[in-house]
Amino acid sequence: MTDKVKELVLKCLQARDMAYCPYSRFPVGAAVLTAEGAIITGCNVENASFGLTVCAERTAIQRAVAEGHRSFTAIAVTCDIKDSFVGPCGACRQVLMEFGSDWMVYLTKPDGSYRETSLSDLLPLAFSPAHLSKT
Ligand SMILES: O=c1ccn([C@H]2C[C@H](O)[C@@H](CO)O2)c(=O)[nH]1
Ligand SMILES: [Zn+2]
Repeated sequence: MTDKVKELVLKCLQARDMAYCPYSRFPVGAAVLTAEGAIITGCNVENASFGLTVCAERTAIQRAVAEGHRSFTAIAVTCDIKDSFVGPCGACRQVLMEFGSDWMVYLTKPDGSYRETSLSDLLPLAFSPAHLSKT
């Protein structure tokens, strides 16, 4: 693995430790890699009004955008499940798609092993911002 992917994977594992998930007890960590090489992390943040919960992936991307980043190349995501590679939820896939289909996605297990996939594989035939200007 490249050093940058190694770092991204490590950062998503560290971010998972920050999860605020008293209701589900299901911590998730995410780390996005910007085109400039910066890494921004996120964790899930739950709420007593359950529907207000924000996933780790969206926390990371919203932080990144708020810090001035709009161009991304990869995201690494992890949770506590040891025996399978777990993908982002559908809502998060759509939110990532807002910033292009050209993302690498690293589904990471707690031991740091990962499976490489892409956003276009995870969200085929996606609705994207470009469609808004086609009518
Ligand atoms: O892609 C996902 C799916 C779920 N969760 C969080 C939301 C909730 O806090 C917990 C259980 O669904 O996991 C994420 O952070 N990312
Ligand atoms: Zn999600």
